[in-house]
Amino acid sequence: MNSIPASFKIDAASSKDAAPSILTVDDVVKRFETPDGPLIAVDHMSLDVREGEFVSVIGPSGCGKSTLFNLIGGLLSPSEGQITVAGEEVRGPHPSIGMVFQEESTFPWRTVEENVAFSLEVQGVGKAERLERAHHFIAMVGLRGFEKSYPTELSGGMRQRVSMARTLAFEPKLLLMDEPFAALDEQTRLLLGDKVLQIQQELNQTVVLITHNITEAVQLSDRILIMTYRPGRTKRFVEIKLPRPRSSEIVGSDAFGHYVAEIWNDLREEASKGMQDEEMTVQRRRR
Ligand SMILES: Nc1ncnc2c1ncn2[C@@H]1O[C@H](COP(=O)(O)OP(=O)(O)OP(=O)(O)O)[C@@H](O)[C@H]1O
Repeated sequence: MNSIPASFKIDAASSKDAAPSILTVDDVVKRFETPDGPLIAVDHMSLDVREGEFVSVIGPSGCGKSTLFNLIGGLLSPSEGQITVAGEEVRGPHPSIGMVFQEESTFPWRTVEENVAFSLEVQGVGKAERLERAHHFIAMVGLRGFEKSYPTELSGGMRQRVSMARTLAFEPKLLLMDEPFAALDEQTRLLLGDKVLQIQQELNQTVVLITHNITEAVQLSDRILIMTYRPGRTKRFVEIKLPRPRSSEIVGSDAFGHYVAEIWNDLREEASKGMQDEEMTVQRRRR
């Protein structure tokens, strides 16, 4: 493995310690009623994210990551506890929160610029201004030249960048992403990670990323919240003290490898519980 390139100098993680808090998840519980009785998907979780911070939430399949994403985004209400964004309690979809989903969410009948301008159109921004802003964010995600293309003419990675530009265009205080690159191959994912890093730095964007990809989490984050397997609780936080600005070059460094190993150690334990649980469920169904 290579050591961290000398050009990476700034340790940005510590400079964010003094920034004000944008997102507070305070002792949140989410229970679902199921035919087998109540199921606790999120169990007394708390999280405080500061302005400009990049926090990833990682955990095994079924641990409650998407539930937490939907709670923060206001698509679900907590059974207990409270979530505030920019000082306001989240009681439904909130203009301060921009969401990017795992599934592709571009409108196939609209061109790239019409897709990106959509949220601005909804906000009543005039045509000239919304096109100007759309072009700015299209360039930011690296899609200049594709303004008039339709989503079907683009690759999956390009379409996810269109979704990201559309979300960024209304300048959310918090960008919430649920496995946005899950369907892409590893190389594309790493290179798109570079794009996300650049954008985050340029906008000082606060980001919460839901993922089960350790490499992606370490590459991008200031802090990683590791969740336990069902019920979803905070297992621990890992601060990623890799210097910024970062790029995917850092993936080959020793320091990066140490973080990946450390997080895998924690996750392996939780993922094993998940596998055992699934096996028992299959056996029960067979009987
Ligand atoms: N609407 C719902 N009703 C009942 N149970 C639900 C509901 N949504 C999620 N669950 C359950 O809550 C638990 C957590 O699910 P969730 O989708 O949040 O996990 P996840 O970590 O995002 O999983 P994955 O990584 O596989 O997407 C699971 O046991 C799931 O079956």
